[in-house]
Amino acid sequence: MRWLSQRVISFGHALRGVKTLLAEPHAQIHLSATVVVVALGWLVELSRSDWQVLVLTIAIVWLAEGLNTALEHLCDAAVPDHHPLIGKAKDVAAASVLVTALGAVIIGALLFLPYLT
Ligand SMILES: Nc1ncnc2c1ncn2[C@@H]1O[C@H](COP(=O)(O)OP(=O)(O)OP(=O)(O)O)[C@@H](O)[C@H]1O
Repeated sequence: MRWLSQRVISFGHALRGVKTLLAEPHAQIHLSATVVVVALGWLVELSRSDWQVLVLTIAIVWLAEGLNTALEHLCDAAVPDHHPLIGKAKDVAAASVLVTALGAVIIGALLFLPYLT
């Protein structure tokens, strides 16, 4: 029973993390894009395998954004002052979001074009 209540508490921490993440302007852009592509996928009736690719792609972008946000908070707490290595760490984390987002745009085009042409 104690094990189960601990898991429920941990789940609550994760939900608090979702709330913190969604307060970030970039995450709100990802949320809008997620809603749009899921609605479009439903409209064009994506195949099961295309949904699998779409869901995985969306999850990877959210993973990158979540880790980027976590790293930003960690950096700000660990080194409140300006530091070149903190700058590099934040830039690289931001680059990972950019790369996954660009990849998602390409995958989105490859997935949806056959349904729209
Ligand atoms: N403590 C720091 N030391 C050195 N450079 C920093 C520091 N904090 C931020 N920077 C530089 O400023 C850039 C922007 O940092 P910031 O934390 O504002 O992230 P952001 O992605 O632009 O903003 P946000 O995600 O909060 O909307 C970083 O990528 C980094 O180049």
